[in-house]
Amino acid sequence: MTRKITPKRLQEIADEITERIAGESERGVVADYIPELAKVDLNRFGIAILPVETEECIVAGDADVPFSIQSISKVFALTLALEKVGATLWSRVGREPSGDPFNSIVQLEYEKGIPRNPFINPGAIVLADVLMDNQGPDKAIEQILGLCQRLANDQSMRIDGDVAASEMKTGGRNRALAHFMAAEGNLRGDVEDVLKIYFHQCSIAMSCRQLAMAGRFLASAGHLSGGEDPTVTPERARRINALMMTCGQYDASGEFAFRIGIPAKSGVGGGILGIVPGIASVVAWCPGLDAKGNSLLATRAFEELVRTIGWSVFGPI
Ligand SMILES: NC(=O)CC[C@H](N)C(=O)O
Repeated sequence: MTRKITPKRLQEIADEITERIAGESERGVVADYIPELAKVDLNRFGIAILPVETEECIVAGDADVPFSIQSISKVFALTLALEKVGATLWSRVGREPSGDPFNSIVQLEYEKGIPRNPFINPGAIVLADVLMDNQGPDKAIEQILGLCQRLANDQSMRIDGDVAASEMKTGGRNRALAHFMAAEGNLRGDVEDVLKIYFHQCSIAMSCRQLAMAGRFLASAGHLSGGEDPTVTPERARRINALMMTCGQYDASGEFAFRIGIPAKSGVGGGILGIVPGIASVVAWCPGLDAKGNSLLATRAFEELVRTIGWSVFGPI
């Protein structure tokens, strides 16, 4: 896949997609199990495309409006956890798709408190526990936010305190997952402290433009622009991409690979970060979700984009 395309053409495509999405009447449903997320306007849509070789981000629609990145934060938490403990991480969390919803409890009992992968909720709760070790929750939260700020080269991004409070209050399922893993010996820190990290990382607010920038290291074999030190090795970037491809959309990961064919990570805030290895990072955001908790129209936007340009890791379209 070596399809290069001019910024002008990319802009036209982004504008066309934005216009088409605006005309869609079926827009999915907001994640109302987190009450603060239910307040977001279903008509929002933004897209940002950031080619690896330029500083120029192609944007359309609400690409500069911050939204709750939710589970997309698991990509950054995984990057930090791997940096901290390396391959030993894999004794506490697996690398297989779960085929179950992101907050499912049932599989965790069969598999003795070892989550299938780092992108379902229990997997990310283990990552939070790893990050908390030796430093406590507040430092770990700072570290995750700090990585996002550094990658996006933007110190202005913040955690949305109202979303975090909303998650703390209504996070019964996540509490159940965390306590079960603690009972199985796969959570070492205090459960409420671990969940504090998890809820706060999910509540980081970023715009499509900021998130495309923050995710670009995965499209460029771990390298940052401007000659800074690489964030991760090329091998690690490839492996994070592999996990995004196989597990990034939970029990719709197979369908996403089938329809779109690039590594991607979704969040219940309606965002999707997609990686076109060697070519670009792309973010689309539209708050309404489908039945599996992935943005209905951001997925559609990705489908149109890759179909128009031929960006699939599985071969030309
Ligand atoms: N898929 C998601 O984005 C889920 C994240 C959300 N904070 C939760 O724990 O339920």
